[in-house]
Parts: sequence; structure tokens; C-alpha cells
Amino acid sequence: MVRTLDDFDAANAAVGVRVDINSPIAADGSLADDTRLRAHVDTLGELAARDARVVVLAHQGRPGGDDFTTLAAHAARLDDLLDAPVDYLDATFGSTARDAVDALEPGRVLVLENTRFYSEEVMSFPPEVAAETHLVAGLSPALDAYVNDAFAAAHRSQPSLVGFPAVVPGYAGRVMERELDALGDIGSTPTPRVYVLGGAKVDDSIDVASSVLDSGLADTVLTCGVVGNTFLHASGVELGAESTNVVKDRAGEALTRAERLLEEYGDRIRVPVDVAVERDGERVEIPVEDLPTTEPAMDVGSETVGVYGDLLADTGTAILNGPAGVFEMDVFAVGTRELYRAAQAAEYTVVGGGDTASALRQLGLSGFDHVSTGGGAALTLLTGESLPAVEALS
Ligand SMILES: Nc1ncnc2c1ncn2[C@@H]1O[C@H](COP(=O)(O)OP(=O)(O)OP(=O)(O)O)[C@@H](O)[C@H]1O
Ligand SMILES: O=C(O)[C@H](O)COP(=O)(O)O
Repeated sequence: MVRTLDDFDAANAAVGVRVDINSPIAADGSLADDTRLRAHVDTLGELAARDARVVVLAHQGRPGGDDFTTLAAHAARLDDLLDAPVDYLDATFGSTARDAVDALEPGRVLVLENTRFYSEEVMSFPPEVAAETHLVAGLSPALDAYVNDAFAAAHRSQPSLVGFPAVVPGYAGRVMERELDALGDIGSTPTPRVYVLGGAKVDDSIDVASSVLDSGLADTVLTCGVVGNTFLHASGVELGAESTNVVKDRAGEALTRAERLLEEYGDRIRVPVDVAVERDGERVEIPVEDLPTTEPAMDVGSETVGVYGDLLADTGTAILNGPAGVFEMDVFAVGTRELYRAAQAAEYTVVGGGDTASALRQLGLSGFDHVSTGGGAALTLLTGESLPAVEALS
């Protein structure tokens, strides 16, 4: 059982709040999107309003990446978004950080530096070992409690996610609570249950398909995006050189697993019946039986949307991850828009994935029962597995 903010005596408490504000960064170093910061306003605002001394812990990017930056811009944006005053400190642990936390007044927020500036934070540890890392041991003496609101990173077993609750009382924040309520018990949602798997992380999607078909969580898996092209290729359809190269590049070793899945669960896995390509600047739809084609398949066609839409209309729960096509281009956003719209006919609809959430915003689609802030974390729960950071709070 995970404790929530309802169980927490916040007044005057120095509370470390792990959030996931990992965001796209523009070329000039500014934040390109603040969706994830907005998601945590409830938790941070509530704690500040309840007179906690709020210490924010978060990562941004991965070492070596262009988006591996300080959290200074994030702190400035949180200062705009929250009623409480927000400061930033360029340290995460050690005496500088502890002194700043000790001096923090009730109702104020302090954003500490990117946790991944420290090598321990890109490693995985069991909670009791994570508690002994420099990061956790060097900050926890200044904290009275820990709140984990970083659902989107909860599939990681990194020190700032699993170490603190081993040494100070731990609670789930409001984002974490909402996500666990919506996704934590996927096995009890209405049946039949259909997973719609699209996007370009083919390897991950094949793992998900395999797990939910094996466990019986999924009655049917509908494929689209590069995932759909991969299953088409695996079923023996010749797509054409361009699409085949993308499939081989994105699927790699997973292609053999796709073939095995089709052999084992062929009747429960659906592949597109037509694809869309660009020809002379126009969208052209090609039935699968007329393939191969020289142009890359960048979207599913309207016949596929029709077939999938009919299936989704009779569905208890639709779980969608990944766009159906290259939604960033108007001409190939059609499949994603129409398919996600069709999925709303299901009794209960859950959408997961960072890119998927931004596709929905861009396409003006709303009305789903739950849109998760997490990609990998949401998929972990949606395959019925547990999350290390949640286990650490229990
Ligand atoms: N047919 C296609 N050909 C090439 N790219 C495609 C195709 N269909 C979808 N994509 C690309 O897939 C990308 C999104 O896939 P991804 O798997 O990252 O989504 P996501 O699961 O929502 O994200 P995340 O797991 O990161 O939260 C988009 O950039 C889109 O252009
Ligand atoms: O963006 C995410 O999915 C989370 O912030 C986790 O980031 P990671 O995949 O770099 O651990």
C-alpha cells in the first residue's frame, strides 16, 4: 500500500519531491515544451500551500545528449507556473545543498541540480544500496520526508527514485497517484481488451505485444506506424526498399520475434491492409496486395482505419501507444487522427507515450479516459509488471 499526500503532515517539513520534468530543449537551451512541468503543479503547489519546505529533485536528458542541461530554466518556468516562490541551486547533495535546505522557509520551493550530473544516478541499484549512494546519503539528513511524483521515470531503479524512501518516510504525489489509479490495475478493466501499438520503438512494442498476448491481457493487438510495417514485413509482405530499410533499422533483432509472434498468435495480431505514401506532393493510399512501392510507407490508409475502427467500436478497453504514422507531417497525420478518434468508441480508453501525448495535443484530440505522462513507465504497468520506484514506496 502506497501512502499519499493525504497521509502526510506537511507543515514545516523539508520534503524532497522527485518529479519528472525531463523536457525537450530548444537549440538556445530554453525549454521547448513545459507539459511535464505543468503536470507537477498540483503536487508542488499543494505542498507549498500546506507550508512544506519543498525541495525538487529531477533529471534532464542523459549524459552526452544535447538535452543534458542544468535545471535553471526549469526552475524559472516553475516559478511562473506556481503561486509559491521558486529558487534554483546548482548543487544536488553535500553541505551546500543541505545548508540551502536547512535555510528554506515554509511555503518556498527549491529546485536542486540535475540528478544525472552525478554518475550514480545513471546506474540501477536495489533501494537499500541506492540509499548509500553519495546523492542520497549526502542529501537525506536534511530531509524529513520524500514524495515521488515522477511516474514517467518510475520504471528506473536509480538512486533519486528508489533510495530516499529507504531512509525517510515516502509518499506518492498527486501525478503518481492518478497514474497508478488509472493504469495500476489494467487487468480489471472492461474486456475485450485491445492494444493498439504504433510509433517507432519497434523493439519495445514487440516486447509489449509478446507480454500482453502471452498473459492474456490483450485479446487483440492492432499494429500501425513502423510497428505495423514491421509486422507486415514479418508476415511476408514486400513493402519496398525504403520501408524495408526503416523496418530493419528500427526492429533489428526484434524482427525474428515478430515472426514468431505471428506464428503463435496470428489470429490475434492485426496488420494494416493499406498504407499511405507521398507521390508528387499528394497522399496516395496503396492496398497491401499492390505493394511493393518505391516510396516509404509513412501512415496507415483509410481501409485500415475502417477495419481497426470497427474492432475498436466493440471493445471494452482500448490501450493505445505510439502514432499510426509520421504525424509531424499534415499529410500523414490522418491515420493517427482517425484511429485515435475511432478508439474513443471503446468503453474505456488509455493512451500512453510521450510522443503520443504531444501528437494528441498537436491534433487537438481529447476525451480519453486517461492520457499518461509516461512512455516506458506506462507500458511497464500496461503489461502488468510493477514499477521499482513504486515498490520502493510500498
Ligand atoms: N510509418 C512510419 N515511418 C516512419 N516513422 C514513423 C512512422 N509512423 C510513426 N513514425 C514516427 O514514430 C515516432 C513516435 O514513435 P515513439 O515510439 O517514440 O512514440 P511514443 O511511444 O509515443 O513515445 P515514447 O515511448 O518516447 O513516450 C514519431 O516521430 C513518428 O514520426
Ligand atoms: O522521458 C522519459 O521517458 C523519462 O524521463 C525517463 O527518461 P530515461 O528514459 O532517460 O530514463
